[in-house]
Amino acid sequence: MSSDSAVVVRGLAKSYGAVSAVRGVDFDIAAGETFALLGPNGAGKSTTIEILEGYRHRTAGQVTVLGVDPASGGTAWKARLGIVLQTSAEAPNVTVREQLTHFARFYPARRDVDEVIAAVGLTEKARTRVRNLSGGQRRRLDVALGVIGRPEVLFLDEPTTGFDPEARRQFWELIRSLKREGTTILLTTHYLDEAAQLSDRAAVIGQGRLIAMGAIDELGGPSARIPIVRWRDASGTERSERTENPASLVARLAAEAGGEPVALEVVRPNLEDIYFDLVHEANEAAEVSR
Ligand SMILES: Nc1ncnc2c1ncn2[C@@H]1O[C@H](COP(=O)(O)OP(=O)(O)OP(=O)(O)O)[C@@H](O)[C@H]1O
Repeated sequence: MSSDSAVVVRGLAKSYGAVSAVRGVDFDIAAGETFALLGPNGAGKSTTIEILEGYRHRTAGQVTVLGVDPASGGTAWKARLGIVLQTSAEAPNVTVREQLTHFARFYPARRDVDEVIAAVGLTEKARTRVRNLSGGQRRRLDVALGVIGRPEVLFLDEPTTGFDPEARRQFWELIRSLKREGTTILLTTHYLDEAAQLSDRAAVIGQGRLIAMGAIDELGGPSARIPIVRWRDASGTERSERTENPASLVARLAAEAGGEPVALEVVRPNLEDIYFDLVHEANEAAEVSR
């Protein structure tokens, strides 16, 4: 186990009765790294993250967060973590500022409450009772509560669900500033553009198993990134070819067509395309082995 890893996960497994939610997962997150855990609904992401937070007990495997086993982490360890769970547990009758001021007291290295309120775009709602916030505004408060203690490790479980596009961009800026301060971040999200924007590395998990892991611009390997050229041939049939040298292929097609090929497109697979390929391949492999 590397000593500069903030999070170490080895052979992690979790069953809920007959349901095997996590089936032997291994990964490390280096200090200061942003790591995205991606996967379809029910893949085991929240289960994994909640075990790391100390909210769930594992069935098997070894886990450390900041060198501590979450199953036995005490108050001092918890004060070094920031947690944004999928479900929020705010007090409905207090105001945004009251709630943050209350929670800030638990943390020795707390941030300034008004700065955090501004960073999540809730300044105009600082005196509003939590029950009167919209869904997206509550989610922003969840994020504010997660960062108020200046955590060394921040867990974000689908943090931007319900955010409007501007709030999501604002959240990205907040995360980038936390990264610059050296915060280690574990993020789950179904927004693959968000994962691509924020993460250094990502793991794709499906049916409780790791399908792929790597740097965000290397996930799936080089073959997953080969550009696709699409066009219609002389008979009007849709054609496509994957090639490392799209310019040469386009030049050849143009020469053959005696001009611009019909419906020509050069597509470079993005993270979402690569993710779909990985998940479909894993599903097919699982079907075959059944
Ligand atoms: N408390 C529980 N009791 C029984 N089964 C559970 C429990 N929590 C989760 N599961 C099951 O474990 C599996 C993994 O769930 P988990 O919530 O970890 O998935 P996820 O990847 O976070 O999904 P999502 O993207 O929908 O949040 C699912 O099949 C789910 O039904």
